[in-house]
Amino acid sequence: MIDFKDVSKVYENGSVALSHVSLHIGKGEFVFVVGASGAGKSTFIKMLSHEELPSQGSVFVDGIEVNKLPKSRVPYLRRKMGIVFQDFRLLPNKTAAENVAFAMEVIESPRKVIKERVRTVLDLVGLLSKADDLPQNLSGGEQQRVAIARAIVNRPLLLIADEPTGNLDPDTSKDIMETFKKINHMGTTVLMVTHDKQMVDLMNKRVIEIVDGKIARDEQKGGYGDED
Ligand SMILES: Nc1ncnc2c1ncn2[C@@H]1O[C@H](COP(=O)(O)OP(=O)(O)OP(=O)(O)O)[C@@H](O)[C@H]1O
Repeated sequence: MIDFKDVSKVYENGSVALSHVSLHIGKGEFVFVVGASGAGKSTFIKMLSHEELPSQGSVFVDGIEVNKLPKSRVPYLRRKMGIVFQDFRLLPNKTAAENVAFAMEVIESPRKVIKERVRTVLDLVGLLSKADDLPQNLSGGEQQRVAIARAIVNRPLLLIADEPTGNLDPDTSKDIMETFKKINHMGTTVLMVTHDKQMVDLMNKRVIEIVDGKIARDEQKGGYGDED
C-alpha cells in the first residue's frame, strides 16, 4: 500500500525534515506515527498526497510512484485517500449531511448515489440523527465524526488522520478511536499521527516513531514510548 525507499526531505531553508526513511505499510494496516514536535511527522504525511515532494528517494502509494506523478494526475492519487485533521475543517454553512455530500459532488457522483452513500457513512459514524445539523450545533466529537464520514465517503484505500483527537477530551477521543478501528476492520488502511499517548497505548497497534527525521522505532503492537 505504502512504500518509502530511502526518502529524504530537505526544505529550501535547509531544514532536514526526513532523512533516509525506508518503510512498508501493507493494505489494511493500522499504523500510528509518533514523535516530538518538529520530528518530521507532517512531512512524512505530505509525501503521500504529493503536497511535498522528496528531495531524494521514492514514495509509492498503491503502486503509484508519487514523486514521479505529473501534476495533472495528482487528483487521481488523492482520490485514493481521505484525510482527517485536528481542527475538523467543516464548511460552517453546510449541514453535516451537506458537508459529507460535498466530497462526492466535487467528483461529480450521481445525486442518487450521493444521497444513499451519505446516509450510510453518517450511520457508520453514529451521526444519522444529526444529519441536518450545522457544525456549530454539534460537539467537537460530533464534528470530528462528520469529518471522518466525509473522509471515507468516496471509499478511499487509505485514511490519514493528523492529530484527530488533539482537540477532544479523553472519553470522546476513545469513541473517535473506536470509529477508526471500525473503518480499519472494513479494510481501509489507517495512518494516524498523534501525540495521544493514552490512545496509542490502548490500541496496541503498529507504532512508527520518528526522531529528527529518522525512523527511531517501528514496532508491531507498540506503545507510545517514553517521551511526551
Ligand atoms: N515548509 C517548510 N519549510 C521549511 N521547513 C519546514 C517546512 N515544514 C516543516 N519544516 C521543518 O521540517 C522539520 C519537520 O517538520 P514537520 O512539520 O514535518 O514536523 P512534525 O513532526 O509534524 O511536527 P509537529 O508535531 O509540531 O506538527 C521541522 O524542523 C520544521 O521546522
